[in-house]
Amino acid sequence: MQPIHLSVFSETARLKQVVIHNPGPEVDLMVPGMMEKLLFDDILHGDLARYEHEQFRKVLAKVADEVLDIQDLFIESLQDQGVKLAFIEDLRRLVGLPDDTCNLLRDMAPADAARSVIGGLPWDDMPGHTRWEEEFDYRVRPIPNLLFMRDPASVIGDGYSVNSMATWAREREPLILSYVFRHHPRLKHHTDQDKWFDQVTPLVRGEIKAPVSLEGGDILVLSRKVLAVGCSERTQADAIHLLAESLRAHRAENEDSFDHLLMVLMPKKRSAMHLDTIFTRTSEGECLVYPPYFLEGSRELLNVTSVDLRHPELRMSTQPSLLRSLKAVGVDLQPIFCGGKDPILQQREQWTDGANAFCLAPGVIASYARNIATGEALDKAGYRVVTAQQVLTEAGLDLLDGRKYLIQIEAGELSRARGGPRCMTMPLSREGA
Ligand SMILES: NC(=O)NCCC[C@H](N)C(=O)O
Repeated sequence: MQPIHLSVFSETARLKQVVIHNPGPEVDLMVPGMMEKLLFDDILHGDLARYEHEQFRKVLAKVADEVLDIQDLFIESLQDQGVKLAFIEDLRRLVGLPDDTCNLLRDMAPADAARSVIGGLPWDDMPGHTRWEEEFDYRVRPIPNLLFMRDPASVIGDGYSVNSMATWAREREPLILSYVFRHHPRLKHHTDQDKWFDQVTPLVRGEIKAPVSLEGGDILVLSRKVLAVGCSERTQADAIHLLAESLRAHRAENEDSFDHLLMVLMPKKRSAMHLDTIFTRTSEGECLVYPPYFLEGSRELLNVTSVDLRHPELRMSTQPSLLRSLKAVGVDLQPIFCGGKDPILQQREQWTDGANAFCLAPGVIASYARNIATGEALDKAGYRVVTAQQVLTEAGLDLLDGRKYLIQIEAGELSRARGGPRCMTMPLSREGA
């Protein structure tokens, strides 16, 4: 197995390795009564969601060297019996599983154990799925949001962070990611030295009681030197300070590392749950934005705390706008408006992840087809608009021919889970370093 070297110094450089997760039984089990607690805005038609996701995977595979599923990486990590037992013990500590459930998991083959941890394990005597309605009474409860691979861990430069989630629904996901980064045969050469943030390990060891939350949708690597991190409904300022301190310490030993962390002070609300739901990079010179938060003169303009990582102590200053702060550190971006110029369409399309594009290569982005006005704005900005079907069937359509492309992904089902194309991906490596 070829080792994978973590390397994400850009939001746009051509993808080499990327991790996703095709939604499994965990989404089929959801009943309306548990939707809200599980952070979905509707119940999904599982097969349709899988079809849409598979189409997305195939589009990614047109450009990326490898598209990996976290479930496969997890199974491969659990092949070592010692690792499997340690994982089950840590899961028990994290969520308090009873002994007989731990014994069941211990006796399972790695693939079944991984499937049960992700897809859920019902009680033997459970009549259908009725108990979800009341208590969420599963032997091992499913984790349907793993589909949004962006959030539980992040590759930042040549290291990574095991994130810690703000909500009960997602608290188990980072433990899986922590095991994959530490034990997968292709990743385990990366040591704790390469880990910028991890609250899960100290939590299961009993070293901390209340982790601070940091979610990957809030972390954007905007250049070799500049990170933007949303201080949002999901990511706390204390967590960003820990991350900044860790990157500062690394920077002190390695001048090549990040110089600036721009903390974007976001409204604490679901429509803008992560920075990547209101701002994503689309090319070297452009970004997609939800205009009210980024245009100077707007009443809702977001402030930024700029953290300078180049000194023995963190230096901070507050500035009025992300686009202006970015320009000051050498990242000059032209905004393209999610929803175009109409304020109603801006709100509607931001809600359905119009601002959440994912870059496969510079100027080559995937976005949800339903966001028509956003598509028109990108068209005007010179993006050639193509459907996922076209990408998969038209011989001669070369996404890497140097033109800009907007690839429209069918997402009638996926968008009901309240996340977009960037949310569904965790790049491990992009071209260049
Ligand atoms: N980066 C993202 O914005 N991820 C989307 C996460 C959606 C998921 N249902 C959640 O609420 O956590």
